Amino acid sequence: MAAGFPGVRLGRATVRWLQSQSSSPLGVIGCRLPVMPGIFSGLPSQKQIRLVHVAGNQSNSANSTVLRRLPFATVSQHDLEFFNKVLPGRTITDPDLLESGNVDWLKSVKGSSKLLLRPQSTEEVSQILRYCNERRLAVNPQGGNTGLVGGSVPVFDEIILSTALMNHVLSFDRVSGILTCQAGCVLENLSSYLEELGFIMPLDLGAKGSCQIGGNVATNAGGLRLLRYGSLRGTVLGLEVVLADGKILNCLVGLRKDNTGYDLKQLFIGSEGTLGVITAVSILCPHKPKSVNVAFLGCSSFQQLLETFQCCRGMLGEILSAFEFLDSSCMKLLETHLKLVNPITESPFYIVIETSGSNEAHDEEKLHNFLETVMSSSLVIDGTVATEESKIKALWAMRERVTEALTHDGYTYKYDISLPVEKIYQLVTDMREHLGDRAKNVVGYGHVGDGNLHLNVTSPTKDPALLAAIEPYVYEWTARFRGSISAEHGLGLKKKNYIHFSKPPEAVAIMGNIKSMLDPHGILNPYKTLPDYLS
Ligand SMILES: O=C(O)CC[C@@H](O)C(=O)O
Ligand SMILES: [Zn+2]
Repeated sequence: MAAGFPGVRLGRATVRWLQSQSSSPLGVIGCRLPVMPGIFSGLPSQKQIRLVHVAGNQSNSANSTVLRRLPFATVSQHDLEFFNKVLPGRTITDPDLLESGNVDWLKSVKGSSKLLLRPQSTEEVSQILRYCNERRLAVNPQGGNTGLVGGSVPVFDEIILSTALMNHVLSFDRVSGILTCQAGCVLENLSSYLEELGFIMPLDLGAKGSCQIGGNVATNAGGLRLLRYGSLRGTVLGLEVVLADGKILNCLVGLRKDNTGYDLKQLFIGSEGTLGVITAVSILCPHKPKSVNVAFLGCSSFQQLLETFQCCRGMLGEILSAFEFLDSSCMKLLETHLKLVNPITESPFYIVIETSGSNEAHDEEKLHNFLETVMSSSLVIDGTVATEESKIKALWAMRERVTEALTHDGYTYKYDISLPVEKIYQLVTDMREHLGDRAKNVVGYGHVGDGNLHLNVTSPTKDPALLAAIEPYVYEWTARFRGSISAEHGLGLKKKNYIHFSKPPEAVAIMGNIKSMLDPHGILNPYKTLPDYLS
């Protein structure tokens, strides 16, 4: 047991504590996150990445394929003059300023764009795209650049269209809880804005300090609150999108119900900027919960973790807002690389449970009863509960900073898999066995409540032989159980050629047709999402 951690231990002491503290204000959620830096400085110089690891369309095996630049036009002096006129002072060609937009957060892919445009309005985005479409200039829409699949940076010399300056809240309706804002609003800023008004955003991510709502919607980001508030496909009520030819599609309605025709906004949610540039979003925001508790628990097996989950759903019901896990290998990385202290006894698995409700006494009683049950039935070995904001933050860090810890462990191969929940950890065990000592670490963590595993494999350096051992094994394994090879991160550049493992050819063909219809010249985020033969 780690001494001095500022949580509250479970067992009898917890019972006493919960009774005696029932009137004390509990911590609030919404400002607990370590911020993933979205912008890097001092990056090591890297060659333009032309070799990407993708599966050959025929073989499905991991191999290095040269991705060829499609025959788009290149930016001319005349083009620069046009953009300078439309965006005076916001047409960036300085290589130092372009550096961060060309490299992804993981520093795993790098483009060589020579031009970064920073529009402030939908009209400006429309003028840019109309021009680029006529000139056949490729465009890479970019939000906070926190994506993990190489979808947010150019591959070659695509023009980077940054939404960073489109960062205004347009309206907020306190009766309906509908927020309408520009695409470049940073998620954390929206959260702070709403919290002042007694509301929260329906999504929360480790990258909240850098990621932008437009990028969140374009990638259909999931995150930590999905279990409670559902996916963006439900909470996004309306979108404004600029199409490849510059046409503005204003579907920015704020209606809970709207069955008039096809729900076009759904096409753009999760399309990774390949069908249009999202410029504004209407989103339904829940009331800020009055009472928040976080429990950090240890289990001795994944089976016990699953039983704890079942019990948790039954006993906490409507107040359960997150059920996340990490394995002991993740814990070791947190301890080694980030010097975090495990707040409880060393265990094979750790769970983060969050409750959010409107009645402190009621929530505490429910949580207490649940904890008593799982402790007394030995489903849980040890645990701690936090209610104050700083302590809640510290417990959440154990889950949210795993991604950051992994970046210090070497080159990381990342997989974001949806499976029937009882299967999720078997993939980690099988992968460990399959790779033997070829990998440095094979770790599993993620969103149990959503059946979403983050499987990460580290290696001291980039290792093509290791990659060939992981892929397509990981995708075949996933397909065997009818899982998804991209639960919440998207396909981007890195996963696009594996789409067939999760979608039938008929579905992929329809996606290709939709792309051709909306972006006939293929200028929007080329080389992403759809397999090579449809680019
Ligand atoms: O780094 C990853 O693999 C997962 C990142 C993110 O989706 C998370 O849930 O922490
Ligand atoms: Zn995740």
